[in-house]
Amino acid sequence: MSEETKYIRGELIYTIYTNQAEHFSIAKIKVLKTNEAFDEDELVVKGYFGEIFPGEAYVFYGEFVHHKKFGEQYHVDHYERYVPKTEEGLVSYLSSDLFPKIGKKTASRIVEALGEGAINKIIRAPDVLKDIKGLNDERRTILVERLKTYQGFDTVVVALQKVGIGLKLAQKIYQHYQDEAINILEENPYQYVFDIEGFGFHRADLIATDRGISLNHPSRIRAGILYVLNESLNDGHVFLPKDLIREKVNRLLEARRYDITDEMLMKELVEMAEEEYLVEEQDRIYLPVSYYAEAGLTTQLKRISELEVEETIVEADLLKVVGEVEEEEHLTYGKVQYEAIKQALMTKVMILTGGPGTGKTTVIKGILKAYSELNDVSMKLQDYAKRSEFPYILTAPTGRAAKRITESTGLPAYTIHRLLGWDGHQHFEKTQDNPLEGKMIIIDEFSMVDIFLANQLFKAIPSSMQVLLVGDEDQLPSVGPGQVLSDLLHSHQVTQIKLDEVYRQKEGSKIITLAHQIKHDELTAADLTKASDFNFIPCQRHQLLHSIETIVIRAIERGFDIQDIQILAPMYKTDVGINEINARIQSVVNPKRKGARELHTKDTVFRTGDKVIQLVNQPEDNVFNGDIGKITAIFRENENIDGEDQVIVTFEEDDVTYTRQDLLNITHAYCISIHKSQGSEFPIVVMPVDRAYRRMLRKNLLYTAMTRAKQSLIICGDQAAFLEGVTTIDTNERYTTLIERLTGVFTDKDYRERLEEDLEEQALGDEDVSPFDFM
Ligand SMILES: Nc1ncnc2c1ncn2[C@@H]1O[C@H](COP(=O)(O)OP(=O)(O)OP(=O)(O)O)[C@@H](O)[C@H]1O
Repeated sequence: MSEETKYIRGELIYTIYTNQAEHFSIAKIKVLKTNEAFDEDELVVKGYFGEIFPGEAYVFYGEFVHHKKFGEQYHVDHYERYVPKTEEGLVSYLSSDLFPKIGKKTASRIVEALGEGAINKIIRAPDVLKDIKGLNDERRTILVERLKTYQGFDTVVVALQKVGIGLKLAQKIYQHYQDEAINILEENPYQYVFDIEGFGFHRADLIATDRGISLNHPSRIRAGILYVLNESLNDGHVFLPKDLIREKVNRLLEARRYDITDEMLMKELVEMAEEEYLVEEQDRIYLPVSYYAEAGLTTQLKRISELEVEETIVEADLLKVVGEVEEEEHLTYGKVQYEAIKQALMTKVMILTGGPGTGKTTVIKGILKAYSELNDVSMKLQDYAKRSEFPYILTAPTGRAAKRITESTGLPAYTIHRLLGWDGHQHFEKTQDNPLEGKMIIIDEFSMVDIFLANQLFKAIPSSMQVLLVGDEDQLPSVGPGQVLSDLLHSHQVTQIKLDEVYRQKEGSKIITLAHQIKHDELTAADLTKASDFNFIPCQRHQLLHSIETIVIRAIERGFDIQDIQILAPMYKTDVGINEINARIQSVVNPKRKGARELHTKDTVFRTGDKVIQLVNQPEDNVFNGDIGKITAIFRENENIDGEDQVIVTFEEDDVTYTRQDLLNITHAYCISIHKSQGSEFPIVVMPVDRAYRRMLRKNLLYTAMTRAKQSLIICGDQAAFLEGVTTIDTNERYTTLIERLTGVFTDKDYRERLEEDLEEQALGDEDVSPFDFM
């Protein structure tokens, strides 16, 4: 015989604490009835609830926990509002003060018509009340609204629990759809996959099967197609070839097993294209966002390139100005460097590329000074009445990269998001109708800019502005879809100057030498000898954590701050992955000790003094993906007016407060991923290399990591794996069509007109879009 489910029925006396965002509450109840071994009159319950009201009765299911300070509490796993189960009980519930203007008579009619399940029926389809006598529109609305408030969350949670969805996920679902949650669950559970983070495709399959939705239903096929396309964005693709989609969708949906034929799949593909859920062009399938971002960028680039630079340059004047800069900077520009300065001044859109130490920054300085002298404009911000009159815009994808520009040029620089007035969601303040102001925009670290951001940025650049894109093509491509810099270079539609000669090398930098040897596939084991700024410490996997620890301790002993020492690794989850390294280094440099406060989450212990990294953009707090800070305080829930546990992180400019639920946005930063390190530089880089990272050990990844080091680079681990990695090209081709569009648009008139028509049509809906708008 199965054991009886334990419960406590009680009336809410008052709520002690509520976190509205999480629906988490702690409350005091009067115990009415229970089958738990508990015989006191009152009890504290805590858990995730919808809105709960004093005076109302609930049935709680859960278990007792003992709290050190507050004694016995009931940890609620799930609960339901206590609604009398009999028809009689229901009538008195509906005619109670909770539902104004509903008398006993009307309540009886409702229960008579709808039976014991009346409440659920009303919430799911309020129309069932239409024929009830004595209920005018106003009363009906009040009744439905109140029922939804009182019962909505509970009903949703109960329904979701029945299909195996826990309270936390149910709470997310309710927050997203409110009362629509159940309808969506019944009609198209696949919608959850797109809207709710952490809701997998297979979970939706289980629910669909439960609901009797067949697994070859068109909505499942459609969801599969969108899912595959959406996943492909994460792999950097702008589109997928039709055959590949077919293959991937078939695999995802287990097509053969569930009788999904090729015709069925193709039919949905065609219909989805007709309904504009996706774009089909020849044999390529795009999500509309990606298609219009790529097509949009092409049009914007063309628009800006079309106007020519008005001012002509007299070579003699330029030589004179460059000579002055050379004197100030104590150097002589190389031939290509000089050409770069000249071209940048004469060209509307130009790309300046080159590896580390080839003088990109030095050339930028030359361009700015020469432009200022030749056009007789000041480079000093204070000489302008309004900031918008300042002729230069300097920008980069990350805060750290922007800061580096300011350090080297002395001019203000912003992140691209900040420059465009991004609101943290989908809105950009700067657009084609409200463009940026200035004469010249310089965008550094352009290899990191994806197709979406590039499109937003170019939209906001006025036709008269000169554009200089600066980047290193050999770095990792953008995290988001596209490979804009590389495609622009290979399209040969934009003037480009490549700096090849390495100048920093002449100052004796082994790091730079190694980087260029990798770039030109010339690196051998003999090159990995120790130098003043470089060391390779061979070790085996079981020694790797110890080796990293020793390097870090030595650097600290030599006077370096832990913020200056950056460990970079490619993967999070192996036994020598980022997570393990972080735990190990934390235990050494910021161990548990008296006076250091801690906050424990599921997998992490955050401690005051910890070095942490921000994982998402949070513009409202002026903190962005990749920013590194330090935990400077931890407050307990009873120590602040918000009544929540709080972690304070100090970033360069700001203190940011994280509540428990925000802590997902940060993680330890003793070791960070190489991807996150793009656009940043660190005095000391420690780089473990091991075969455990095998599938990530690629030339561009290792090159990116090594070139982050300013003063010292220490690699430790498996030398053979390293040498193999630096010659392994990342063969994960990104599917993009920017080159074709650029070459097509610039030469093929029909194509161009068609595209422009397409764009015009799309223009209205083109603002503020994300891939999810098309789901
Ligand atoms: N023509 C030159 N003659 C002498 N030194 C030069 C010349 N060009 C650049 N340098 C020096 O080389 C070093 C690297 O230059 P710079 O910082 O401009 O390169 P970069 O390409 O921006 O490098 P990174 O991408 O690593 O920041 C600097 O110290 C700079 O002063």
